[in-house]
Amino acid sequence: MPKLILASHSPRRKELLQKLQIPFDSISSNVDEQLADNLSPEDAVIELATRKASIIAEQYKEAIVIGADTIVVHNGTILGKPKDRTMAKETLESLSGNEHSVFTGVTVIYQGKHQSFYEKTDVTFWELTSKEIEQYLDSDEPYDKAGAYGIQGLGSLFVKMINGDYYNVVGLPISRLNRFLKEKKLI
Ligand SMILES: Cc1cn([C@H]2C[C@H](O)[C@@H](COP(=O)(O)OP(=O)(O)OP(=O)(O)O)O2)c(=O)[nH]c1=O
Repeated sequence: MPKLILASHSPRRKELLQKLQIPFDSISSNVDEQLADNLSPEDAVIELATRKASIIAEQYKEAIVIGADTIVVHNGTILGKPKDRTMAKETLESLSGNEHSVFTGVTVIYQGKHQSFYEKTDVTFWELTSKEIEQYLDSDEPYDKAGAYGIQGLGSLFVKMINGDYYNVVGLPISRLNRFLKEKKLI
């Protein structure tokens, strides 16, 4: 079997990919995450997942390379990782008491061929108090995560309801990816 590479520095994605029980390397790529304004969420996550996978695939031409990207979408606005505390606060205030969608795009590159899919999960937050938000902003959790929260951590306390794959919110829709790789006879 060709070498499997996860084009990511995310410890969460690494942990999830380990569920396949196949050896892989995880190699991070620095990509420009700037997007054109008019992209749909689906196209945006696939575009970024493809950029991440492409950089690594150019260096490891024999490998199967997997890239992923996660965004939060609320009221038609794409919310990536917050740049600072103010932005994280604004994001959490907008998500409070509302439903948003989490999109993760995945691109797999093998022998120059790009294949992608995306998964969407809807998440509803309880109404959050300003104290809850401020306490959360004091932790280091919001700052490296799309939508300024981590469902797997203290952010779990904000979640009233979820519809879709939980692991898609954490950053890698592992059950869909497993099926996808098997269907394409890549694993
Ligand atoms: C909504 C949400 C996001 N996230 C994370 C998943 C992603 O790692 C991150 C979004 O940023 P991404 O740009 O998708 O990924 P990344 O920079 O962390 O890693 P990579 O090296 O693969 O580019 O937000 C959670 O961990 N929990 C959550 O509940």
